[in-house]
Amino acid sequence: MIIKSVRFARLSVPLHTPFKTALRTVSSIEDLVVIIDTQCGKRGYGCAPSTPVITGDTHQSIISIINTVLAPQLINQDVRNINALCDRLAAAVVANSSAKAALEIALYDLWAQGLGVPLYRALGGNQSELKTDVTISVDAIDKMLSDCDIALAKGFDVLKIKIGNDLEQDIQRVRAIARHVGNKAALRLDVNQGWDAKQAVRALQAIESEGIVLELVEQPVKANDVDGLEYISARVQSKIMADESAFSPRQVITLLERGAVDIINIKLMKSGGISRALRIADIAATYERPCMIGCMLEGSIAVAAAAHLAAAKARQIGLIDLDGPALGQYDPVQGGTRFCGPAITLNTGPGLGITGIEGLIELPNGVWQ
Ligand SMILES: C[C@H](N)C(=O)N[C@H](CCC(=O)O)C(=O)O
Ligand SMILES: [Mg+2]
Repeated sequence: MIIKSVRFARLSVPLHTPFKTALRTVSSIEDLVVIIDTQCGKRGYGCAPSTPVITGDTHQSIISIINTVLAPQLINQDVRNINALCDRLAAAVVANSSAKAALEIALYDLWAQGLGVPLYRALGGNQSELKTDVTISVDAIDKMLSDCDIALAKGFDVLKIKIGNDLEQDIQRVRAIARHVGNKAALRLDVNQGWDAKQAVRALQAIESEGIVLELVEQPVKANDVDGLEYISARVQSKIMADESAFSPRQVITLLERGAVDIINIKLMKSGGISRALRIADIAATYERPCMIGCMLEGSIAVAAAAHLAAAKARQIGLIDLDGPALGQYDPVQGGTRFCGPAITLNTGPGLGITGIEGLIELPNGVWQ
């Protein structure tokens, strides 16, 4: 299966409600779709969102690095050499994790198509159903409570609460939501780097002293503040999870070696795709630490690939935050993994199982517009 070309398209899906974190606010899913065609007529799909405040990558930077550096590593190469191709991408340029992820997703889609099985099967998995949490954006308390009600009505029983833009208000938000939701849902907090270490300890000790049980607390401090994560973990009962601090296998080793966090959030857009995500899951397993599979605000092509990975590594990746498609008003992708409320049902067709995508806008000039 020889690679003939790499092309781009854009895909937009409006959200039910704006997605707000301590880092950014967006009102639609904006994916750059990467399409790899082979000489034998097979087509692989990948995609990546623009998340400059997290990865440093924009749609245009992803297109540029693929066109100038990464695609030439793949043209005329055989997809069956998937491991070597992923190593070529990793070695060709540092950083640029979203571009590598988009290409790897399309490569793994093609590789599994070549084997004639869904991607999770090709990766050695045996589980076709997953259940995701859903994100509650940081907002005024009343709005967050009504968003919780909507999520519960859709069947979600794990809520990922975004906070991190004001310490005292954050404590009030968590208190109000915990009271409102009661035992109808488990609560995860995602601070998106919004606190410093002392603030985090103060907030979490206050929350814990009220008997509020949190399933986990994600990225309380700045991405590079490993000392801060270690300081917090030593002083609170809640399990601390690294998100923005954990891009590479090397960073994950440092975090776990130092006991700075309990859990690692794996995202394809941080690891640079499936090959390094697999490596991170194995590293965490070596340290006997669990992983979450997460996503950026991205659509169902990349989220499906993450779901296949999680299904293949179900023993290591037990926590699922793959709600991107659920936050969108509709799913334009046909034939692939199905997202229905908290339920994720992996495709039975080969690879990612994609048979069509509604509303794709081709970008023939390599310009994001
Ligand atoms: C969408 C997912 N549940 C989520 O919350 N991801 C964020 C980052 C998303 C973004 O800003 O695109 C996270 O875990 O920090
Ligand atoms: Mg996060």
